[in-house]
Amino acid sequence: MSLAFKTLSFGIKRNKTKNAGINENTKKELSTISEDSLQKFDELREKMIGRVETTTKKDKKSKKATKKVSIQLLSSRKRQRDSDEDEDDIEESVGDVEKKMQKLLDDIRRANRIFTWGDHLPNIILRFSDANLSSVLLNRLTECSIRQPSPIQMQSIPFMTERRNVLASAPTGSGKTLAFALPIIEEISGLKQQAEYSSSSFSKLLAIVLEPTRELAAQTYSEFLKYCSGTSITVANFSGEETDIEHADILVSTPNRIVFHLDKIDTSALRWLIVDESDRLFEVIEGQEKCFRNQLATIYKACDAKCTRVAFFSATFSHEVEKWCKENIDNIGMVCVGERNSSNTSVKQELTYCGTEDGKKIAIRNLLRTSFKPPALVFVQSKDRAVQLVKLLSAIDSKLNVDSINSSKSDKERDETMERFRRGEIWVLVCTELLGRGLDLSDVSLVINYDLPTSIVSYIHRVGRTGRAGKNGHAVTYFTDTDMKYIKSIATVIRQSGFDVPEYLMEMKKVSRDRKKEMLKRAPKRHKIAMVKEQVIKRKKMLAKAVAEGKIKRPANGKHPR
Ligand SMILES: Nc1ncnc2c1ncn2[C@@H]1O[C@H](COP(=O)(O)OP(=O)(O)OP(=O)(O)O)[C@@H](O)[C@H]1O
Repeated sequence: MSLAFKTLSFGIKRNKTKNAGINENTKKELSTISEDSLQKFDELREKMIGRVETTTKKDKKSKKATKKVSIQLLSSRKRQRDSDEDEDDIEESVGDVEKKMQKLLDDIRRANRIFTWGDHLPNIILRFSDANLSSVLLNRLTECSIRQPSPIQMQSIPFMTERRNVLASAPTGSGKTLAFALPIIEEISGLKQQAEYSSSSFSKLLAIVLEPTRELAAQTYSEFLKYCSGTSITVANFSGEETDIEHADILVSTPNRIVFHLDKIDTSALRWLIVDESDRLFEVIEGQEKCFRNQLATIYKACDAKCTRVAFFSATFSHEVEKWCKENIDNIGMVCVGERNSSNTSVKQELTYCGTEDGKKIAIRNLLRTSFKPPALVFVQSKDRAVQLVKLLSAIDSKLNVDSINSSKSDKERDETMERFRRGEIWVLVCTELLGRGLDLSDVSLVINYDLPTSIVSYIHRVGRTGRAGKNGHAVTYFTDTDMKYIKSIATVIRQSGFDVPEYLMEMKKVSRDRKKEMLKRAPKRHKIAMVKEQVIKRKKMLAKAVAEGKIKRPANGKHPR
């Protein structure tokens, strides 16, 4: 086994300056807005207010406008200018200030790699207070040490505040949840303060948030609860029969539960339908009636109130979702932060060649024995392999607190395991694709792709479980000779994020479209990691049956070869 094993690690930074400070694990701001820019912005805004007030004093007709002077004045780039000759001077200076402000905001947008498409794009916000959030919400953000909006929040909050449909994509761990939660909470608390909404006859559902897994729904629900405290908003997580949907303002759920209970859900006043992990919820599984895409279509059709807006969020950008949105949704605003479909650059990414499946066992043993600081997530391609790897790791080190989570466990078991992992009682959590997306386990310092992910989308989400909220992380991906034919696309993503991969991997043949599809349907066949008890019993029974039927002979020593 050891002879066959050859490990090569790659991941040395190519460009030290690009990702400088990768080792200091301090929480950073997620956006780049210098104090200078903020100050300049404030000065220009003050000037702008002064100019507009002077203009409006001269124009009796537009007196009311002074009251509304705020950053929103700048939200439309194509403002109508007054042609009155007498006011040319002032108008010009208002125009100059506006231009300067626009340039400053565009520079900040560029520095934060915020790309937008659509008509009449609203400007970014530089502070949460620019979004007219209530003091309750602003205080809550401060209590949670969230000071400055992240790039996705800078752009999607104004989009949603203007009640635009949105298609948004931004790296893993960059604050997409708050990017949609804050404007929803603000809008709903505003509505509930209005008399017509606060009357009990109008307690209708106002927002639905869709998540692909129970775990993610539970996490998003907790996030809403945290930020709704101090308001009269009620949030429900549709995970059990006892959920009180009748009195919920916001409902967080997986699509299947909504579809199942659709007849009980009143969507006639729905303001927002949020499709989180949108590319996942657009996935079609041939021959499967209950695939996400069909469920989403059913829900979308049911949410047809005039006041309903839709927002799609994900860390990975799907051309299919984009095409569908352009064809089916009016007045959509699109925002993409950073390069499309790229991995999080605060995660140090390594590719480790292990030769064979046995090589992977040695590699993980070495890794966990040397530089490992818990907690870690280890991804494998199937639930059987998750159970097998737990057995192997427990045998390597009996003191290593290791467990697995996968879809074969009951809901209760899954919840308990997640809770133990969050509490730090489990150091190494072996999991399948189930935990690949969205989960914000902020202290995960290491992700190991024990089995190669079957797509770059899966790779990006898996490694994104570490390096969240501006922290640094570390991801190691093992590959064997069997994986060689699939490795190029993942190697390319790693290289694009600024990490070294050997040249020969880049020179490998491109993975064909058919092979990619095949990979998505079926991961490569691999040797077992370890025999678990049930498998040993099953094997014994099979052998006994074969001996009884005379298909094989009982060996002289009574033991069959393993
Ligand atoms: N403006 C901010 N400043 C600092 N931290 C933030 C900010 N916004 C959100 N966070 C924190 O960042 C972490 C990651 O946020 P979130 O889970 O929303 O990421 P995400 O972009 O949805 O990631 P994924 O694509 O993996 O689902 C959370 O712990 C959240 O509290």
